[in-house]
Amino acid sequence: MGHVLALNMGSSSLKYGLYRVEGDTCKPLLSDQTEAPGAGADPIDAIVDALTSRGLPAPDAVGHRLVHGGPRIRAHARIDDALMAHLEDARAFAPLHVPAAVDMVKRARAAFPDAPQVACFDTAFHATMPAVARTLPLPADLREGGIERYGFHGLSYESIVRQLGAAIPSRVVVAHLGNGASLCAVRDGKSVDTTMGLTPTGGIVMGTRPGDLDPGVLLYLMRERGYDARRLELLVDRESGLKGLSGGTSDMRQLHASNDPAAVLARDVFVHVARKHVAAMVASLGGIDLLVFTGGIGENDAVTREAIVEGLGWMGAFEVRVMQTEEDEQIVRHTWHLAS
Ligand SMILES: Nc1ncnc2c1ncn2[C@@H]1O[C@H](COP(=O)(O)OP(=O)(O)O)[C@@H](O)[C@H]1O
Ligand SMILES: CC(=O)OP(=O)(O)O
Ligand SMILES: [Mg+2]
Repeated sequence: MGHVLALNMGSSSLKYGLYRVEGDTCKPLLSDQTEAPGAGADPIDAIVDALTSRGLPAPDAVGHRLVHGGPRIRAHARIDDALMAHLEDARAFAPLHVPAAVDMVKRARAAFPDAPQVACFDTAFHATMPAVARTLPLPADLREGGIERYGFHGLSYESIVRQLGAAIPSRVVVAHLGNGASLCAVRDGKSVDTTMGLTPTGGIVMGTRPGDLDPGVLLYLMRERGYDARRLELLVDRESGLKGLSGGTSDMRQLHASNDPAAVLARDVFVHVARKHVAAMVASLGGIDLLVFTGGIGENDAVTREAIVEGLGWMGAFEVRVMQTEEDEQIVRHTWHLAS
């Protein structure tokens, strides 16, 4: 038996929880979230205060969600100085997520020096993708440099596969629809295709990210509008998607509450693109037995779910389920396994 602290740094929020692990069960003793902290803030202090004020024990191990491990790290692992160096290299692959998470690892190592720390990678679940799904159509020297489809939300997909257990059907499409959103084609419990690519900016429409764009759009902006890398990054990580379309919020609840034409267009484009990519995942699987919705929108927004499914009747009969993502429990299980 032991206590594990899970730290899940998303694009817009820091989720954290202290869990008691005993055998295969992990029970939350504290589970909370804050807005993603700005530069210089120390969320670890607040977490330590939250633990001590509730009389909860210090963690025996700390697990971190790392969105990207770069080309060389594709499996969950104990954190040591060598792994920290690889994580520094991975920053550029997911600038919206990795720098903040690496800072978190450093602060947690300082705050809990005796607790082993484990990095859990969103890319790990997708290590099983075949070459045709992984390969981006670029010249060999670039592909050899690690430019390929990695895929993300792997901890969420792992948690769905774990919950489905031995009864998991052969052909499952999982739609993780949160602030970040992606789809995964799961055959016999393993990832065989996914919508995100080299970075979590690609794929379907998200809260503030556009998903797949014609690469010519970026060239056009560079050539004709003088955009440089920093300006493009701001555009594709923070100003696009639902936020860019609506001209205001990225929050799906607020979009439903509005009948402003821009908000309606944002919802409609989200549904259209998600539905189109479900069909792409079905093509990669050669059919579908089960469609799972998860993530903040997937779990709570019946209107969006029904709109996506409504246009898929031509695919024939398949089951649709809503399941809770258990990213944090997944971090805890890996951390306890690798630390003990
Ligand atoms: N009841 C609801 N109806 C519609 N959308 C919802 C509802 N609850 C949450 N959401 C949406 O879920 C999204 C956040 O998803 P979540 O998975 O919590 O985000 P994150 O990727 O930051 O973890 C937001 O767009 C939010 O508006
Ligand atoms: C990978 C990703 O997009 O993560 P999040 O949904 O937490 O932003
Ligand atoms: Mg998320």
